[in-house]
Amino acid sequence: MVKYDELGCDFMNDNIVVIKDVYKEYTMGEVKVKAADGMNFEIQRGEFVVVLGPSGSGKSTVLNIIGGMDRPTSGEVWVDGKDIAKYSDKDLTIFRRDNVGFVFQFYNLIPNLTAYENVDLVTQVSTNPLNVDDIMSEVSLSERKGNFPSQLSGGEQQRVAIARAVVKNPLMLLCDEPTGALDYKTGKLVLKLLHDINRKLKKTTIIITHNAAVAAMADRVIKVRSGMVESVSVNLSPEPPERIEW
Ligand SMILES: Nc1ncnc2c1ncn2[C@@H]1O[C@H](COP(=O)(O)OP(=O)(O)OP(=O)(O)O)[C@@H](O)[C@H]1O
Repeated sequence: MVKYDELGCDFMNDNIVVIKDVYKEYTMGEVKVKAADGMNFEIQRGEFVVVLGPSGSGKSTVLNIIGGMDRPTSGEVWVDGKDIAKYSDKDLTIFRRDNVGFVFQFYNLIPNLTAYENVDLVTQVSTNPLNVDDIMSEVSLSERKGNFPSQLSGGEQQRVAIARAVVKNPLMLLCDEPTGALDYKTGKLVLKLLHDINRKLKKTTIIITHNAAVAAMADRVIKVRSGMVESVSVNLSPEPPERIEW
């Protein structure tokens, strides 16, 4: 791994995300929590990025800010050349709809729709969706597309959730602990799927995890601690997901 500082800023020639002096403070009664305490980093277009850090370090906070689900208290949040920190609520809704595919630890599928229908639903509110059958095949669920979520395993449900995030043809995929509820083997398959999609469809992908071993497959690793960026490393020869053990 090469430390970002050692590469110098010239390396950053195609940034899709630039986080500049981002602070996020939550007030709970008398107590103020600094969830982001002056974060700075960049992400290049097409990268597979892993955000690592202990519980409560601000990982979800910064991912939600990049995805337009939350706003910083102060700072700049450049996504694809626009500072979304300045967006109105309405602009942020359109930004999320058109640009961001979210994958969470829990799949949040609609229980009374089939796998296919859960994915297809998104295409009805997307400006430039991909073909649903192609994406169901991409996540190896063509045979199970008529099943309801309760008739699918956890790994299969997460694959539906990934298909739902991808089918809208977003600018980037944001994944918050996507393997958190899965066993080792299934978790690895889901990571491999996300990595394959990143490489094949060239979707910038940002994954939050507690699992430091996952860093080996990333192009860029952002370590977060106490609301601050502890380090950024660029990995010029990432490991294939199937070679990663933990
Ligand atoms: N809506 C909120 N209101 C108040 N405090 C919050 C809120 N969201 C997050 N926090 C606090 O901000 C800090 C950072 O939280 P965040 O969820 O970003 O951490 P995290 O690194 O993603 O943690 P985990 O790995 O446990 O999910 C924590 O102290 C958390 O309690």
